[in-house]
Amino acid sequence: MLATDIETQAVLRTKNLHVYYGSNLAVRDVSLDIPEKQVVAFIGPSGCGKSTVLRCFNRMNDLIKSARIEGKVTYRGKDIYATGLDPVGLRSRIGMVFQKPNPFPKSIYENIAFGARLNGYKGNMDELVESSLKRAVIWDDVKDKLQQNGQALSGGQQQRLCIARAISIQPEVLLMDEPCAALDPISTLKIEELMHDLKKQYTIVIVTHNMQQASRVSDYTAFYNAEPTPKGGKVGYLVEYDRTEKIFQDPAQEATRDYVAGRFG
Ligand SMILES: Nc1ncnc2c1ncn2[C@@H]1O[C@H](COP(=O)(O)OP(=O)(O)OP(=O)(O)O)[C@@H](O)[C@H]1O
Repeated sequence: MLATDIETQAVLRTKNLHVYYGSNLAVRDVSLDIPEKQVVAFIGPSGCGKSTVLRCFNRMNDLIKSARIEGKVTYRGKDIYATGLDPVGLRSRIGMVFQKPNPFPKSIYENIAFGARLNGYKGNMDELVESSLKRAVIWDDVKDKLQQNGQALSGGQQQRLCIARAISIQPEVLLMDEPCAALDPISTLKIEELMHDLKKQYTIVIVTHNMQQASRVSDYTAFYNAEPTPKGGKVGYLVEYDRTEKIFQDPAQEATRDYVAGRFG
């Protein structure tokens, strides 16, 4: 389902997207629009293709040799799979945060500065480091130990450092693949609060298994499910996509109602 108000402000759009790993169709026929400066949550049972679709938005699936797509993915109206498009440039506009915090084995300062330098940043590096860490609400925790190794921070702090690193190169979109899965409840709440702030500036797509998190942080929710294939595999598909209140309080599909009520998955 595509609400018309979503279509008009779409930053990212998939049209009849199919994704294969080798000869296996993992997810079929996904058409959805990601609206600007909103948080969109992808929910659904394990293996229904949420991460697979997410990774298409910045061509992270290119790093998986067997992955291949059919259909279209556009960013600001441009086909991101067009020949000649530079995926590295694309990823500087559409950043990603992963399930397991993955700071570089470098100082906190260098975790920000390294990527910025690679991206050709020529401004004042101290200012960039400070402003990125402030925006990711971790400055107060680390301002006195910027030369300490980023991997020595707590899991929640590492994840905020990774968010700071992602936003330091000024992307427009942040893709988050279960960013709180490895975190304790307090760190999770901090990341959720941070997402509320970040959406003033960024468009966010988050994969989450946590229903409460989806209902707390997102404006729109896409519910995916999977069905068995004759060969004994599973193929994922988009069941329903709408405003989060609608998905959680009055979904159009029975399967959505059952899933958000915790009756399967
Ligand atoms: N690198 C890969 N190589 C081969 N198959 C893959 C690969 N990654 C995912 N798949 C398959 O694609 C399907 C969708 O997986 P995906 O990880 O996108 O689902 P998901 O909904 O994000 O699952 P989860 O909630 O468990 O993370 C699954 O059947 C999975 O086995």
